[in-house]
Amino acid sequence: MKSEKRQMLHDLIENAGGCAITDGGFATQLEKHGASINDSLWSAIYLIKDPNLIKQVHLEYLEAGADILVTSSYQATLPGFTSKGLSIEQGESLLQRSVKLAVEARDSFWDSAKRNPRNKYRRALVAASIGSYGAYLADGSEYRGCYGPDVDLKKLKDFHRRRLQVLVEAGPDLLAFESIPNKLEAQACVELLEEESVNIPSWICFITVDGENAPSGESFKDCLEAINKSTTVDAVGINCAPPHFMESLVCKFKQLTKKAIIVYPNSGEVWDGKAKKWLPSQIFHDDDFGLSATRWRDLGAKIIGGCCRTTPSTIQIISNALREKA
Ligand SMILES: C[S+](C)CC[C@H](N)C(=O)O
Ligand SMILES: N[C@@H](CCS)C(=O)O
Ligand SMILES: [Zn+2]
Repeated sequence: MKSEKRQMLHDLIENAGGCAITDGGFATQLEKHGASINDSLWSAIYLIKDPNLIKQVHLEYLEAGADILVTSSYQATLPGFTSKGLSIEQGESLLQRSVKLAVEARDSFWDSAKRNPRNKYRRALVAASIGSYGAYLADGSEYRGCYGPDVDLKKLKDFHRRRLQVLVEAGPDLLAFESIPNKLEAQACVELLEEESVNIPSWICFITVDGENAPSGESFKDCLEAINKSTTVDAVGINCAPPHFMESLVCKFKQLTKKAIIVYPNSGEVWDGKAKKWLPSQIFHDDDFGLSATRWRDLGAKIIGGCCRTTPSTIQIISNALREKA
């Protein structure tokens, strides 16, 4: 029998007509409010600096029509917090805070939305973001995927274990592994979910830079091997990669897996990890997302959204397009 939260994810997708909408550009919207995130913790520095702003950003994505809220924990890690002089306990409480802020935003938004019988919203789910080891390195490694010979399966599992435990204990509806750049880390995530007997749903999303393979150069066929064997992973796909790659990648993933497919690309801009800024490239503007989202859905994607450099306005356009062309 499906766990209660697995059933909730399943029902959400069904109620959304077969394709739910996730946000993913949390950091970008934070910056729209003037936040400065040029920091080793990146957007997660706001868990310390201004938790209220985090909640406000979550509310803005809900207002725009997000069915799933991705938390502010992408680059929130215990070693990251302790390197700033915080204790383990303080770090753990910041991780809990990331889930709490999203749950509070969801609950207050839903409490008022459901009072209006004509509201267009569905009760959103909270996905605890777990950024890759490359994200923690804070040098753009998630777009390269080469962690070097010292990083083996055990090291990756050790890196992810405690954060995952704390996030699960904080009570999110699902786990969102984001920006996974290679096969080894995908395997670490799968093994960890099993070792920790995680009973809430999860997705594992990869980055791609060339549109065909993981950043490490490994094929998605290889990267999906462990995921396909696992019963603890519910959806797989791509985040934070250029949107013009998504159409062929949804088709590719359809061939490679029976799991639900998720795509939430960035705007097409490219992250310069050294300069810590986005460089222009083949950019999708908000309006381009509407038609494309319906294509990705019609090709079989079950969760669609926008990652970095997309905003609530992108989510609003995706939401309108998926409703209009249901
Ligand atoms: C998704 S990327 C833009 C996040 C930031 C990156 N890990 C860095 O710190 O450079
Ligand atoms: N969802 C993350 C970005 C992943 S690349 C955030 O905006 O914090
Ligand atoms: Zn991103």
